[in-house]
Amino acid sequence: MSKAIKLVSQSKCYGGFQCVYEHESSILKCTMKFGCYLPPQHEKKKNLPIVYYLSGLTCTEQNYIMKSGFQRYAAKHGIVVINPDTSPRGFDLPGEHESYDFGSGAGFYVNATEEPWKTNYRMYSYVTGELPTVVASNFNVNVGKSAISGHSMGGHGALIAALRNPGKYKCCSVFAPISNPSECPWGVKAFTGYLGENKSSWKQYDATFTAKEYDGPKLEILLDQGEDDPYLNDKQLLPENLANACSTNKHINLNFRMQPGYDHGYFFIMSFMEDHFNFMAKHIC
Ligand SMILES: N[C@@H](CCC(=O)N[C@@H](CSC=O)C(=O)NCC(=O)O)C(=O)O
Repeated sequence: MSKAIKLVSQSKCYGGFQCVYEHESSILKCTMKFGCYLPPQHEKKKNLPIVYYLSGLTCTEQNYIMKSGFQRYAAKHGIVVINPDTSPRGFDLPGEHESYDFGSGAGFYVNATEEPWKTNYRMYSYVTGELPTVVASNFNVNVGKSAISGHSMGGHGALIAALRNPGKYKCCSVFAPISNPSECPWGVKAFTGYLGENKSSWKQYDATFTAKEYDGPKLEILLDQGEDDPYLNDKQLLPENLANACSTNKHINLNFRMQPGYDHGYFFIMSFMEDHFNFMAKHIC
């Protein structure tokens, strides 16, 4: 596996640098971009903590960089923040670009087993395996101090990454995550396409199922959900199912906060970003 990365852009931000890098992914078999915020402490300090952030449907690495305002809090706490793209890029598989909730921009953080997706759509292994190795080889980070965060489809990705890899991420912060994908229209469409009709193979990628089985070190999860989120009313998110599963597992502490008046967008995310960085900093700084 090549660990080489190439700088695509760099802008000074809160005393640090908001960068975008690209690299050749051997897992996805394509060139991938990821955002990398290097806080001011990066110049002098080694072993910085890391936050991974996974975005939602239709996003590239740019949405979080441009809309969330996270850099202010990453600079304050001295955290390196890595945010990958949401799917493999550069292909033209049949139907890949036809809908916003499947194919490009909608990799769903699973390893596909179905044709024609299974060769490239392996975002679970990319996010939890290849990307952390690339990051560890290129930046002054302490991989033992990692947290994972995400929004919507990316909240689902963050939850399954944390729940399936006990101890790898010290905590998990999620905004309006797709919490029980096997039971919602977005998840059923994606899992049928990427994983096939056999629902037993879906469970490993469903936070509500994996939360019941988790028995690693105590996992702290902060979940914010807007009460006026249209996708909550459409039953795409189902956070109450995750909350029920976590309530039966003494190895998980879920802080589930309903936020009156907020919807699903980045104004909601930016409103609680400081809380999420304070929460993650407690576990990794
Ligand atoms: N129908 C919409 C759906 C796109 C959308 O709302 N995407 C969200 C994530 S939803 C779950 O993963 C998002 O983060 N959008 C990017 C943004 O900058 O707001 C559409 O395609 O219009």
